[in-house]
Amino acid sequence: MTKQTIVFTGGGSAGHVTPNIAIMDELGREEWDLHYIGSKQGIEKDLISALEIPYYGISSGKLRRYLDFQNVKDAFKVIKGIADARKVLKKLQPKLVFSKGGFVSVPVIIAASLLNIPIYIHESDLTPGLANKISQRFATKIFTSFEEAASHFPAHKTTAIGSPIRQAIFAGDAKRGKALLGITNDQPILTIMGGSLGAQKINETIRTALPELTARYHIVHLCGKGNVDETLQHIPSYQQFDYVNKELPDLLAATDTVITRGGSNALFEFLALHIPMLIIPLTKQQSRGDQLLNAAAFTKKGYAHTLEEEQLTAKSLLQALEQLEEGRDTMIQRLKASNQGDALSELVKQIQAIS
Ligand SMILES: CC(=O)N[C@H]1[C@@H](OP(=O)(O)OP(=O)(O)OC[C@H]2O[C@@H](n3ccc(=O)[nH]c3=O)[C@H](O)[C@@H]2O)O[C@H](CO)[C@@H](O)[C@@H]1O
Repeated sequence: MTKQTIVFTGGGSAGHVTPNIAIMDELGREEWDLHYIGSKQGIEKDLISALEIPYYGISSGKLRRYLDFQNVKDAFKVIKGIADARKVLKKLQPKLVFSKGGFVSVPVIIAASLLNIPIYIHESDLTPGLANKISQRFATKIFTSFEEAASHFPAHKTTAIGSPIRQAIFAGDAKRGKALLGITNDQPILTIMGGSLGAQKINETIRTALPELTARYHIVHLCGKGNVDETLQHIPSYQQFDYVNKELPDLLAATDTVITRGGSNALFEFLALHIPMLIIPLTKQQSRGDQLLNAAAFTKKGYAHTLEEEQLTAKSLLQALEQLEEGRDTMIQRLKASNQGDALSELVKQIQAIS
């Protein structure tokens, strides 16, 4: 059987890469020639190169909504990126380009469109990011994680399919997770995931509240690259990791409660695993407001509580956690009652249908 070629793109943060990895894993390397186009130095480069999937770094500029000198410089980078991507795509002749968004995806989509290559895009957030807003007109099909997001795209080519979650997330084992952490007691585990890029204010607040937190929980703090504080390594019931990869499923299986940013992929993973969550979304100034909307949607459905970063102090954090634990059983019932379907298999079917 001849293999089909597919090119994935997306980057800038893990949220624009991990769903691609989930899909690539499902498609398999026996039937598909998998390739990835990303930026020259984004997180996608490390994540994809570790999988030994051919990676092509292209020139990419940040997309801005306002005009300034940097904007002109970035426009040139995007134009160069289109030329870079065109060269790669012309050589590979893929059946499909699949994009998870992020600014690096735009030149790839434009190049694919110029070469008449079918394009699928997937939007993880409640409202589209700038990259997918630009890309949607070139897309053959558009998929969204949130049902509410579909209305932002042309109805005839859009499906609210859900969030493609990597299979490995469901294969976690609580015993293995506890063994990994060296825990032998029954203390509940609170995992803090500050988004793939970390979260300085959350990290600081957690560390300030450590005496109270460790009295109640065993703390697993995923604090982002470069944010491990060696001076705190000796504190009992407190463990820090910058970023975990293959250990994540076991750690989550052992986790009782999470504190998280409002990145969509993490939220849907916790939903699928039925873990009660306290969301501290990025503010409008830090992001484009997408995390506030993701958090509000999850909170409205009873899957989470939200604590806004402007209100975040050690005291408000402890209060918010207490409230969350009081309503824990109801929240778990809501999480369990939510039937998200199997977006990963559905997406894979849609891709296979093109071959
Ligand atoms: C700063 C920024 O622009 N954030 C955006 C980015 O999220 P960002 O990449 O920060 O976060 P997401 O929650 O969407 O994705 C993080 C992914 O990384 C994984 N993970 C995380 C930590 C770790 O130690 N190990 C690990 O594997 C998570 O399981 C998840 O699959 O894309 C999301 C989806 O478009 C958006 O909602 C966010 O607003």
